[in-house]
Amino acid sequence: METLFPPATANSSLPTQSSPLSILEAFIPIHLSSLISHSALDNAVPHILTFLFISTAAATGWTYWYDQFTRLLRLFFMSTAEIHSRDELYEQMMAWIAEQEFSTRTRYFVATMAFRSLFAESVGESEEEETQEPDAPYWERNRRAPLQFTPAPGLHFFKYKGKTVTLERIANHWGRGWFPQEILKFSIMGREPQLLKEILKEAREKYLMKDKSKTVVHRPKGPTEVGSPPTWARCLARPSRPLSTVVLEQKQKEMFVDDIKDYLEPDTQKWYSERGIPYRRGYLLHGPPGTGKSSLSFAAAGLLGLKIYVLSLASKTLSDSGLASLFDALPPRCVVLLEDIDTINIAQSRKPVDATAETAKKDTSTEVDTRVSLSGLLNVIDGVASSEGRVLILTTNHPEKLDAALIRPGRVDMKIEFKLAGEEAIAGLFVRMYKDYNYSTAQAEEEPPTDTSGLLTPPCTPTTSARATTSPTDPALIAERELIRQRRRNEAKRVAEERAVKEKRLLELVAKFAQTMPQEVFSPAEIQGYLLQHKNQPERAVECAEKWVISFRLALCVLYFFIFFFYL
Ligand SMILES: Nc1ncnc2c1ncn2[C@@H]1O[C@H](COP(=O)(O)OP(=O)(O)OP(=O)(O)O)[C@@H](O)[C@H]1O
Repeated sequence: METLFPPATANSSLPTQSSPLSILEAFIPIHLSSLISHSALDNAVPHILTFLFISTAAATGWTYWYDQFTRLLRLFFMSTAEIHSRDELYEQMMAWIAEQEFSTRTRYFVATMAFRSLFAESVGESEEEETQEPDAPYWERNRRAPLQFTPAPGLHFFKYKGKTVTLERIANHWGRGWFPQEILKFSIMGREPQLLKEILKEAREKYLMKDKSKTVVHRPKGPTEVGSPPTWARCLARPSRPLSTVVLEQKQKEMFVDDIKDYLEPDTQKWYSERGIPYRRGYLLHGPPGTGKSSLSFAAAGLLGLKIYVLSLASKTLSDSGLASLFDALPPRCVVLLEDIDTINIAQSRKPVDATAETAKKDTSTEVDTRVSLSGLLNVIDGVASSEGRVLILTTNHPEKLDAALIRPGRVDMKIEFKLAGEEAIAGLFVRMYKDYNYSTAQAEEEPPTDTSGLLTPPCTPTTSARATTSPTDPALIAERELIRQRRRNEAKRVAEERAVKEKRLLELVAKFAQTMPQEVFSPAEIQGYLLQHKNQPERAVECAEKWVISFRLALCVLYFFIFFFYL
């Protein structure tokens, strides 16, 4: 019987090792010889190989010449602005692009959570949360978080002030750095780049206007690629906290803010350099937890219009090199808030070995295995990246644990102690919480009553209404106006009286509350927590204060009791 595909040994015309078919088979993982007749294949293979070779060469040549052509076109006939994703401007440009009409029209786009929330370290800290109702459940807030659309990587065209602009979005671009990044290229025809600068300026201004009267907070973001250094991520922009809401001795607050203001004055840097003093300023805020150290830092940053970069040295993922790269990436003028600098390794690393061991024994419960060393921290405080108007604020709950080198003058220029709430602080917290209580009454005075009759329209206002053209000597009109004026006077008087009564009542309640609360036992954060339980009920807050103090003390006794038995 004749076999359709005879064995290899039976036919001398089968492809040998070097035949075109065997070469083709090396590229195509199918045993072609078993499928196609040998003579036909032998004839076709050289053509197929030639075709593959030519098409590959053509594709490579096209890419090369296209690149050369566009490069030359850009060089001689176009103006181009390039923005790299590691630059702060990239974020601003992307926000601007997302708002443009062409972004909504494009059919191939990248969908993300609203652009600023992309940079949030966690959903819980996203900017959108700030603008949403705080009481809404988590899933509801997530559901309402806006999406944003930007054109996908590739070439896009749009019109700006009547001119065609090309936007090229290049993803995963390997430049000179170690890690790929995204690049945006804006190009226009012509050798005058003014229009591109206008686009950049507009995007920047729009973006920054959103931050007006807000404090922009940055926190470190873990490396996006393995081995890459951590970077700063914009977490949120919250309305600036008025300094008056931080309960602290007025003198201390003023001293702190005035010192920073003076440091940031344009002439100060020159003054420092003329005297050979490193231009930097450090502050140490110390005291028990929840006494307002971070709050004061945020309020000062908001008041001075500076961005704040918050970093906890207790982070286990932070190393000396990570800390150095974070400091390298800081903008020239900003506030850097370093929290928890009493972390064991940092605080004790310069102390004698046995003393360290002794302390470590005592503090085993609170020990944190941080990878930032004291020398690493001192390097960044003193290093090149530390200059240029940066305000360094260190906070700690245990100033006694700090190495003297860390807080010597030159590194720490001012120390502010925060204490548990005394009488004044307790009263201040109460007033802050309830000063606007029944605000609607006070508002009535500021807003004049609605002019339903139209009689309050200023006489000079051009109007065609019959009333306005009526002669002011009309006795009926005069009487009516007088009546309205009288009503307004009465209303203002009533509101003022009501306000006086309210203020008196508030003062009574404040005095009662301050008497009930023990002095310097609770932190402002604890008192605030209690008052929040009675958000709109000042009377109730005063009534229940005593019970709360007793239950708090009872809970504390129980805790000590258990600790005592545990150690026995
Ligand atoms: N002095 C204060 N004046 C007004 N509010 C305060 C004060 N202290 C604490 N609070 C309130 O308590 C909360 C915690 O305050 P904050 O984070 O500033 O304390 P902290 O001293 O930095 O705490 P920690 O040492 O634990 O970091 C905030 O909501 C803040 O409003």
